[in-house]
Amino acid sequence: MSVIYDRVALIGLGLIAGSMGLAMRRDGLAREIVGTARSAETRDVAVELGLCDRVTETAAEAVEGADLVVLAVPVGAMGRVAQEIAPHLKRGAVVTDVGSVKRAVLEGVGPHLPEGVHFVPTHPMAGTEHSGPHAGFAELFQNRWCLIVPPEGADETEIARLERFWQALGAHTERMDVEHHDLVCAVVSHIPHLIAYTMVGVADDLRRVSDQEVIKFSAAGFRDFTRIAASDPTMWRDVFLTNKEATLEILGRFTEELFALQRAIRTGDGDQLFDYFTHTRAIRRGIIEAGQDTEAPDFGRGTKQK
Ligand SMILES: NC(=O)c1ccc[n+]([C@@H]2O[C@H](COP(=O)([O-])OP(=O)(O)OC[C@H]3O[C@@H](n4cnc5c(N)ncnc54)[C@H](O)[C@@H]3O)[C@@H](O)[C@H]2O)c1
Ligand SMILES: O=C(O)C(=O)C[C@]1(C(=O)O)C=C[C@@H](O)C=C1
Repeated sequence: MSVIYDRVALIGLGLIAGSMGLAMRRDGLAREIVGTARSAETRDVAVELGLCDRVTETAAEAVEGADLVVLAVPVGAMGRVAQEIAPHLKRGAVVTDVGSVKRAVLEGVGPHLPEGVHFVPTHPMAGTEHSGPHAGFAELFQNRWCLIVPPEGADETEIARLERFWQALGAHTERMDVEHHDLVCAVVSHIPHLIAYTMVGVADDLRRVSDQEVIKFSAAGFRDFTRIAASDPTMWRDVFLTNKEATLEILGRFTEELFALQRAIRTGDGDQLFDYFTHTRAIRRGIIEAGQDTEAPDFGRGTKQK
């Protein structure tokens, strides 16, 4: 593949940025990748693992002369990082982010960026429960979706170039409006994580999780819950703090359904339970028949299994 951006700056060197760096280097998508992270240890590991070509101590230094700047820090830190790098951005540079929430990033980052810099937020729908520089792997985005959320008036040429870049990393891309993005992600990602955190918390409350036998004999469903509930606490705290409206809306609907099922169990309404489960099974089968199950293969790093 050929070079898409001459110099790329990765701000934050964890799972997502690390995976981008490895995939970019594998396929020669950038002439130079500069990385930065707050701790010297992370920066050293990043160079050792080949996530980038060189590192800098500060984000301000990393973005000097960069054609693409990728903000890959927790959503709650994006605004502060944008403020720090703003005076150092090259005119014509593209700034993107990989945050799990988009309204908060648009509002937190956009106002800091100077005239002549293009801002195009993106969100790869790919990840694992692992974080930090060791967690990255080049195949993470293979056959996964990356949502592109351009602000109104964003430069079409630069949006298309960034789409080409994500496609070169292995992803399918789809453009989405910011409100729709945050609602869709609340349904397919944020509330499922909250449910997993809660379920593991409940089991722990009953002193079942720490019992090795229960873990050993637990079916795949609960084991998947414990995997998801091991995800990074800072990242997920920020997701819920910044996607309040959509997550509360979906959580409200979820609890209504849960109460309806609770009532059916209490009153012994087998028909209601049967009909509900039949309906949800049809949804899953419909997804598979439509060929929409783009689940990436498990690369042995704990990606979600069905
Ligand atoms: N993990 C996932 O499954 C996943 C998937 C898609 C998108 N995302 C999003 O990608 C972004 C990065 O997630 P990740 O999984 O790579 O996280 P990570 O924890 O693996 O890496 C985050 C990086 O940001 C740095 N960082 C943390 N707090 C910071 C702060 N206050 N200021 C500056 N740097 C800071 C960390 O040191 C680390 O280098 C997040 O916004 C997250 O919402 C994550
Ligand atoms: O596969 C996982 O472990 C993930 O949690 C990845 C996942 C998801 O919920 O699907 C998590 C957060 C994101 O913003 C995007 C993807």
